[in-house]
Amino acid sequence: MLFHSLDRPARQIQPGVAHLPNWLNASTQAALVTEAREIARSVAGTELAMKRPWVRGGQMSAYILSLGQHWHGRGYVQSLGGQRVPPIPESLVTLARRAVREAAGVATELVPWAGDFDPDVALINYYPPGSAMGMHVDAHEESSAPIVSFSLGDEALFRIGSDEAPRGPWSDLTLLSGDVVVFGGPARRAYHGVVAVREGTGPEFTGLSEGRINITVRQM
Ligand SMILES: O=C(O)CCC(=O)C(=O)O
Ligand SMILES: [Fe+2]
Repeated sequence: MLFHSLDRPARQIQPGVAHLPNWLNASTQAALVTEAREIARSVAGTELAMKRPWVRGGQMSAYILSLGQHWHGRGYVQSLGGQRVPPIPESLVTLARRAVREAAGVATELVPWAGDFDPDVALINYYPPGSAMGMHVDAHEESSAPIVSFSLGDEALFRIGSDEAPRGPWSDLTLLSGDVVVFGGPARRAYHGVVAVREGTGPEFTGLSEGRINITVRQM
């Protein structure tokens, strides 16, 4: 909440990375939280239930729910246990396309996708208090289209670098509820992660009582 009152202009963080602060209005944020909760409930108790995946022998601290295709830590599958993965809501696709267009206005490397973003997958991450996400590359998509990332709830310290240097140098930015990050072009395979989530910093209007939700929209 601390930063809401400060001026945070939309800007290019590094080539191919755009930060659009406060891009989702309060009612859209609340609607996304409700939608995420409803989809999570619809697959609860099945193989597609929101869970903490295992990656290279370690269990992630964030929970993941897949839409469109299911991400299982080593790649994607269309269905699991004979059950179809829930589709991406059309409203989310529309939001993501708009975000890419606006991101291209501040990071010109994204211009090739400004009118040409056709997502197949959305991953909903839930970060309980105290969780994080280690540095990684989003590498299981064949397409070079950008990733669109929506933040809801508690503030996060997001870190992004280059595709060559898993140990930095980094750009660090605080992501608040309603912020969008789009990364693509020269940054599409950049290492990135969530260093920390700041407990109790999310606005009440999202309806999320604790933690953080991040939704990444992806083209395969
Ligand atoms: O939570 C975030 O801001 C980033 C999430 C992420 O990197 C991912 O889902 O691959
Ligand atoms: Fe990622």
